[in-house]
Amino acid sequence: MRLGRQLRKWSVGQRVAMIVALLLLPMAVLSAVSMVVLNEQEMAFRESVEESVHTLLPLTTLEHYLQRALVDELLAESNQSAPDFSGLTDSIDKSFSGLRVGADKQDLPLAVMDDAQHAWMQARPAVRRLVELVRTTRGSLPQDGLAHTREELERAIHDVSTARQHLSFVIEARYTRAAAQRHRQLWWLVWGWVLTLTAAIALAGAFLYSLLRPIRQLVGASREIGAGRTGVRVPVEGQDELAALATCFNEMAENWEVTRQSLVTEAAEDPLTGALNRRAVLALLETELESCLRTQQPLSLFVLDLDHFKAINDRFGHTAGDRALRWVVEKVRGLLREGDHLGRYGGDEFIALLPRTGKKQAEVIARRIVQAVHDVAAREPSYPGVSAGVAAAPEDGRDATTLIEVADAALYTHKARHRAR
Ligand SMILES: Nc1nc2c(ncn2[C@@H]2O[C@H](COP(=O)(O)OP(=O)(O)OP(=O)(O)O)[C@@H](O)[C@H]2O)c(=O)[nH]1
Repeated sequence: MRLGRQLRKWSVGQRVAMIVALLLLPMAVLSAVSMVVLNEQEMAFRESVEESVHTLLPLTTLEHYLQRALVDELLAESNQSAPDFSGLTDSIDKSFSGLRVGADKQDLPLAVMDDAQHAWMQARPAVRRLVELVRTTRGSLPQDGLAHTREELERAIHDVSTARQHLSFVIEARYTRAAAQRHRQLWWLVWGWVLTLTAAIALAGAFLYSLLRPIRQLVGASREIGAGRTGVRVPVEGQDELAALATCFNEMAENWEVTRQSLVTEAAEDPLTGALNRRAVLALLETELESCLRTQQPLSLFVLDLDHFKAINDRFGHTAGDRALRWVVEKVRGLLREGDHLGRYGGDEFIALLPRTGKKQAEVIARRIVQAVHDVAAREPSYPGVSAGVAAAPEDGRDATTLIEVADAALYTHKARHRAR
């Protein structure tokens, strides 16, 4: 969470750039390192092969020629061209010194190396002598010296062969060691790739999450509002573009809720008096009726009608008539309780709904209202008196139409009685 908050301080552009960099940079660096390591390994391998060839070839060649000389019984008239013995012995000397000079001591099995060199040093004078012998006698070696030379030749072959075998061990050991090192390097490389990419992907994922989370919150809140739950807001975190978007979204949702509320109110309100309009009061009557019947609570209503309102309009004008209507609504509202409702049923007729109120109690309230309005109307000729007719559920009916008809009938009885006086 703390990481998420820290990341939200970065702009969206910076975070997108970070995601790209986190994925591309490690790959570029790792690729370069891998290329260098693999290239070095290839070069080391090539060097070790070359070293094997350069070190072992002269000894093998020398051994081969000595063997041939033995087979030819030191006859130099062989059709084969004479080998460059001195060149070969020089190469072998160089190989030994080359293996020692600059070599990592750990890298070389020194005892084996010493053995190889010792064998070579033993063979070397004999080889030289034999070479000289073959070159000077050109095959006319006296028979009595042949046996001795043959022995010497066999010993030299043995020594050279021993030196070659020892050197083979040295080179093989060296090669094995280098191969193990190459293997280790490759493992490090693989681990480097795995760890770096894991870290890069984890970090890039955190950056991505910091972008996706607010977007998902916005999508969720939009869906909620679309489904009518207009009170939903999104949390505003950080200072990035998405935080600005979340702020705008919340303001928009706030404005929309206010607008919706006023639309709902306007749709349910009578524009002149501010009481509920006919559609709203009838819908409310249905709802209250259903609720009261379900909970077995009484519901009363009374219809109010202004007395001689036409006369007021005719005498004082329509504007005064409107003012009288507003005044009556205000007066009646002031005398109703908190949970009661007042709606304009039409023209100068109103309906008051009194949930959880029995008929007797409703009649008392209706009488009180009629009396209060009359008291003022008696003093103010531009204000009308009112008449009321009460009905209650369930005794007068269990549906809205019946209840209104019963209340209307009571109203006209009341009016007739009033006029008769
Ligand atoms: N000023 C004004 N008058 C209205 C409005 N709506 C209806 N009226 C008038 O209300 C009067 C209703 O007249 P009637 O139905 O004859 O009723 P009344 O004159 O009160 O007679 P009773 O009900 O028998 O006492 C008519 O003159 C309508 O023009 C309104 O919004 N403003």
